Amino acid sequence: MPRKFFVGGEWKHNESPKKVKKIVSTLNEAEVPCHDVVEVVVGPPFISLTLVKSLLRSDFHVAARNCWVGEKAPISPEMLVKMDIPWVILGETKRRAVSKETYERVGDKVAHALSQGLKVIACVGETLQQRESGSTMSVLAAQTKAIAEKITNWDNLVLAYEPVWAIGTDNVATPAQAQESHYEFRKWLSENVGAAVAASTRIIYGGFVNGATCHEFARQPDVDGFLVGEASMKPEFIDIIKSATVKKN
Ligand SMILES: O=C(CO)COP(=O)(O)O
Repeated sequence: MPRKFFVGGEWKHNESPKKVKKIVSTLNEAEVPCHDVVEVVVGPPFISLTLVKSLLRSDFHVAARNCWVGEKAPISPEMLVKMDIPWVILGETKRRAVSKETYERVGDKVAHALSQGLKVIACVGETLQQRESGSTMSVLAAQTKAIAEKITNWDNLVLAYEPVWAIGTDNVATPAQAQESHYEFRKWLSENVGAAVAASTRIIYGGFVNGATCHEFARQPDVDGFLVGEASMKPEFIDIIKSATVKKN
């Protein structure tokens, strides 16, 4: 089965309710390819999660941006499920860096969230230092192995490759660099998890994609969509969603 294009928006910072409503109304009014062509998920900060959920069009979905392991956790998957929040983003670069989340901790969270019925966007990616020392693939492998060891069903998991060095910086990766990493990553999945999982799991790209660059990235055969930061709060997010049609052409 072909991998459906996936566009995630990770709203970087909290906005006033007025601004949130404006972003949502831009999304709600947009004409975008149908749900069979592209799946759209937006991840506002927690404080706006219920507001966005209540206003957002029904063909787009919302994601929480983190949850913990265990029913008694401050924000548990169980709680998100009760709130009818279908997705969670885990392993965000900032959480790995600032909150010192280990690979194992992210793996535990992913496994627990999936077991409770959430769909998960799991972020992986290397720092500039790791890239320059030639360890990109070994970092992606270690981060993904910590997840793979704890799950058996990959249906509800999307992998987001976020090269840390290309997030919110001027060090933009080229589409060819993104393709190379996605290709190697899929190959690793095939050899270490299984050919079927490698063929069906969406690997989306997150590294300063915007309305001007999205088409070229979308053309890359192993890029199955995007996890977008800053541009996801701007009207150009619509162009990024529409870049799904590149795959169809
Ligand atoms: O953080 C990102 C994806 O998760 C990307 O952020 P930017 O698109 O702002 O670089």
